Amino acid sequence: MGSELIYRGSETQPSSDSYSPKPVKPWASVTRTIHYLLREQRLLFVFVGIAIATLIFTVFPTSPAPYVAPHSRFTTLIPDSITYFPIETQQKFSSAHRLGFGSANPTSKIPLGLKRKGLRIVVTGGAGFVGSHLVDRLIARGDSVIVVDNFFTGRKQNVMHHFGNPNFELIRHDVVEPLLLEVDQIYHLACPASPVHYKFNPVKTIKTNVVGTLNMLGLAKRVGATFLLTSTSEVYGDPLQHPQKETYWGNVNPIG
Ligand SMILES: O=C(O)[C@H]1O[C@H](OP(=O)(O)OP(=O)(O)OC[C@H]2O[C@@H](n3ccc(=O)[nH]c3=O)[C@H](O)[C@@H]2O)[C@H](O)[C@@H](O)[C@@H]1O
Repeated sequence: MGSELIYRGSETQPSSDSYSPKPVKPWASVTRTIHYLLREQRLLFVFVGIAIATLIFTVFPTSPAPYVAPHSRFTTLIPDSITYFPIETQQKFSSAHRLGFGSANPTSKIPLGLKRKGLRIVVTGGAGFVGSHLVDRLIARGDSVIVVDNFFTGRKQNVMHHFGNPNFELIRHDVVEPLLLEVDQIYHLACPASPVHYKFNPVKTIKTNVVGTLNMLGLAKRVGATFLLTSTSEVYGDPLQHPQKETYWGNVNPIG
């Protein structure tokens, strides 16, 4: 048996010189792909798919319009597709005119077919004068807003038109105490603003400004949020004009 195997092994073998591999065609994969596409009208189906997608993105160009508060002081054009209120409320406000800053469709800069990602934002002092207007604007833009306020000077009435909106939360909290929230942006407005209020308890005012701001900066650092701190025109020195006009910049140019 062994000798048989040895014998067969010594039979004439094809010499390595006679082997010649097939020549490699450089465009083989490309031509194969083209042939694949041309067969069975596949290319036609691709074009039809593109045409349908283009039609859909043209008819529905942007994401659904965001919630607009009915009593928002920065009124924006309220879309018919509003879903947070009963039909009669929608009809009541659907003819509202746009008066405030910003465009009727704040998502208009988003590329076709892409939905703008709403941000999670905390507004400290959001129940105050400036803060509540900011909250209206952010909600109208489609963001989720958490108002943190101790109601020292702010009022619940300033934000109560957002109650029931899933994009809105109100927390009674003093920023002097730490607070952990998962947010993308922090607007820090919590502070007694007018002299009669900040002189009421100067030590508490300093605590709010220093400890409160440190707490909010710590939160920003911890969750990687961007931070906006509102300050006072006092930082520009004693004004030479009173009341100050928008064109008066004091001792410093606030825009650099
Ligand atoms: O500087 C201005 O031009 C404006 O200043 C204030 O507006 P604002 O800065 O929004 O001050 P507040 O309305 O008093 O709002 C401050 C908010 O911070 C809150 N706050 C204050 C102190 C504190 O320790 N924690 C806290 O959450 C208050 O409750 C309030 O909601 C006046 O109310 C406006 O009339 C004025 O036009």
